Amino acid sequence: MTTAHMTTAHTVHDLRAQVMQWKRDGLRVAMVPTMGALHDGHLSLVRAARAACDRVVVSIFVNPIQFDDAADLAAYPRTLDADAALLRGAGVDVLYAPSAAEMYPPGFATTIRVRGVSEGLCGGARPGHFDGVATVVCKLLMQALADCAFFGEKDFQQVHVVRRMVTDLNLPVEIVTCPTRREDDGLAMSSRNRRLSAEGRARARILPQVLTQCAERIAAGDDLDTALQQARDALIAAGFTSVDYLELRDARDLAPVTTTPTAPARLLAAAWLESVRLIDGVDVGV
Ligand SMILES: Nc1ncnc2c1ncn2[C@@H]1O[C@H](COP(=O)(O)OP(=O)(O)OP(=O)(O)O)[C@@H](O)[C@H]1O
Ligand SMILES: CC(C)(CO)[C@@H](O)C(=O)[O-]
Ligand code: BAL
Repeated sequence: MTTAHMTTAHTVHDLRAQVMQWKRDGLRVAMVPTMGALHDGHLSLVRAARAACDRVVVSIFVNPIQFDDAADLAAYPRTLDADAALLRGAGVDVLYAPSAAEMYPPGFATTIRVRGVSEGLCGGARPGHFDGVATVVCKLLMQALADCAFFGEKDFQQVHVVRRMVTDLNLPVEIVTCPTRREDDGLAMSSRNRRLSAEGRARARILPQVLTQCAERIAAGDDLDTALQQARDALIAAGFTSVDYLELRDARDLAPVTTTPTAPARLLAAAWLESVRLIDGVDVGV
């Protein structure tokens, strides 16, 4: 696929001018919001976007207001040149890379808060995180005015927050979700994986293994609290330093599930390994 024509927009004005032109031409436009340091998980979203739409915009913006931890923000990998090359190769039409000043000019004073689905899980462990996510995703969706936007199920709670916001605010965009892309050993692809040492990286595969085994036990009707606690213990025994959460939630609305599920459920976890916070989730069959 020749894709020499990817352009980069740094301003809302330039992005909108391009998207408006496409829409006047009757083209269907997709957006894929990211924070860069791209891997095949991101590219799987791009592939889905290309299959569904005529033109694809990928945004790269490390959104400061969704980080509750300054060290995490400072350590977040920034690899714009390599990212641009990957996106060009993947057939992306526009890379949207706004500056922090473009997104949050002096005087910026608005926060989008989605109650309910943003509470607990990552929202409990990272105070303010989903206010930052909802605010920036709302801005990105309104800036691009694309027809559809693509998000990964790895960030399962984020998908719920975004869907709730889009419904509540009547944003004219279709939200599409894509399954979690994994490394050969099962670890969910994540830009944070590259912060692990070789030993930590080898150990990290325990997280999806533990989740998969726990999900099988739950589906088989084992006692839920025992299965969850043994999964948390297994992570600590394997060298994870702490577990922010390992919980079973209703896959449709994230309501806590306290007995063997009778409706689609998702086992969700966030755990720390070598100062890196890994998240993952798997479906629990009913
Ligand atoms: N392994 C994956 N499979 C599918 N989608 C993914 C995967 N990893 C990230 N995504 C999706 O890509 C989009 C951008 O995510 P983001 O830039 O935060 O990447 P990331 O690798 O999740 O980074 P990190 O977890 O370190 O913040 C989100 O919609 C996210 O859910
Ligand atoms: C959706 C997002 C790009 C908003 O900054 C981010 O939370 C992410 O990369 O998942
Ligand atoms: N993938 C979610 C972005 C974050 O961790 O802040």
